[in-house]
Amino acid sequence: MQAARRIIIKVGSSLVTNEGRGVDLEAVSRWAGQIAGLRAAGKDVILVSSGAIAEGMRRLGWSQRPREMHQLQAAAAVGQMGLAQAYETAFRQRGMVAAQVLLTHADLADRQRYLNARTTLLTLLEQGVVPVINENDTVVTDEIKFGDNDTLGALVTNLVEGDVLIILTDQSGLYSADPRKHADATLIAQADAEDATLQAMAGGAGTGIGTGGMATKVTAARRAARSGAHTVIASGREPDVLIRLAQGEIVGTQLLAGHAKLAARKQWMADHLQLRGWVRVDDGAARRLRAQGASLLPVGVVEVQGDFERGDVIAVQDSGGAEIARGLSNYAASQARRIMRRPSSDIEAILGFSEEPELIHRDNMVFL
Ligand SMILES: Nc1ncnc2c1ncn2[C@@H]1O[C@H](COP(=O)(O)OP(=O)(O)O)[C@@H](O)[C@H]1O
Ligand SMILES: N[C@@H](CCC(=O)OP(=O)(O)O)C(=O)O
Repeated sequence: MQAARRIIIKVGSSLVTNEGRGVDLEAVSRWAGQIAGLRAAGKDVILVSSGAIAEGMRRLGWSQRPREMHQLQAAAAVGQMGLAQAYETAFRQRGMVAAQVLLTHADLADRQRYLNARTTLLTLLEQGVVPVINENDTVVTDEIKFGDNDTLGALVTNLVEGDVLIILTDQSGLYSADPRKHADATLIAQADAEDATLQAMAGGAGTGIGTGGMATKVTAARRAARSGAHTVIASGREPDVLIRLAQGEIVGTQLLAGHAKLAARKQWMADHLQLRGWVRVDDGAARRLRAQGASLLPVGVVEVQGDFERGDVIAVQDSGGAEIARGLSNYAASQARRIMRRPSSDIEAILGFSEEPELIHRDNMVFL
């Protein structure tokens, strides 16, 4: 934790809304204060906050969580206003700027939107802004719904290559069984995130407010581990929990990633993505890619094949046709053909806009 540079913090509905009684402004203010401390210590922080549906239900005077999707969506639309307002106020009081980002599963499954979401989040972090993310409940349907924000937290961790995912909930961590039902359950202090026995310990949601329970948190930890991130599950009511964690104190449950970051990312690229085209590069570019793992600039590209879009995976070949790398292209094939062999400073003049100076950024590239 002390070494973690980029931290994703997920807070659950029951915490945020004080068990459904309405946004807990004091809790939000406490977290904002702690996040200000983390930022001051040089860490990037992204917050994933649930609570829109619970807050919306309160504002609409509904005492029971509706089953109908459109009613849940309507409640979320109402409640998201309350959430945004609470975070905006809490961060502003500490001289910080917050940003609202609403995402769906489809956004991260689509390569182009994936890249856009990634670039936006990284830009916000660079600007010192704290992104506050929730699922875009208004537009999701059953099939594409994240279902729970624990999953969203893990996907965001993968997306921005977070070092640690902290899941704050209403229990002190993962217990050997649901402590609401088993008084003798014991807290798991540390485990391998991919330990298959964890799933059997984790039950469903404990209140009518939250949705995933521990089961989705354990799955989220496994997902986060795939890109090399560790997960902590801890109580959001524990005083100074974020600061103490960042200082290296053991609080709650630590679910550790076994993979190194790069290996996991390579595996992800290799396993999940289809090749949509390739580019051939000159000898200078091939050398820089091989020796330094550098980004690929359009100036080093001599040929573009295939019909790919921005965000598609393409191969990079040397002059002899040997594959050097694969990665996500920042430009469509037709655009790449126009900017190849040209310096990045010319991109805007040629295309009328400039996404990024690189054709493929090194972070989005797997070297073979
Ligand atoms: N093994 C377990 N250890 C701790 N909590 C568990 C376990 N199994 C199930 N739970 C339940 O999970 C709940 C937390 O999940 P949930 O209600 O979805 O919260 P959140 O809104 O924070 O996502 C706890 O209140 C607890 O009752
Ligand atoms: N987008 C929903 C998230 C629901 C959800 O996953 O809740 P939780 O299990 O408390 O994290 C909302 O804001 O109400």
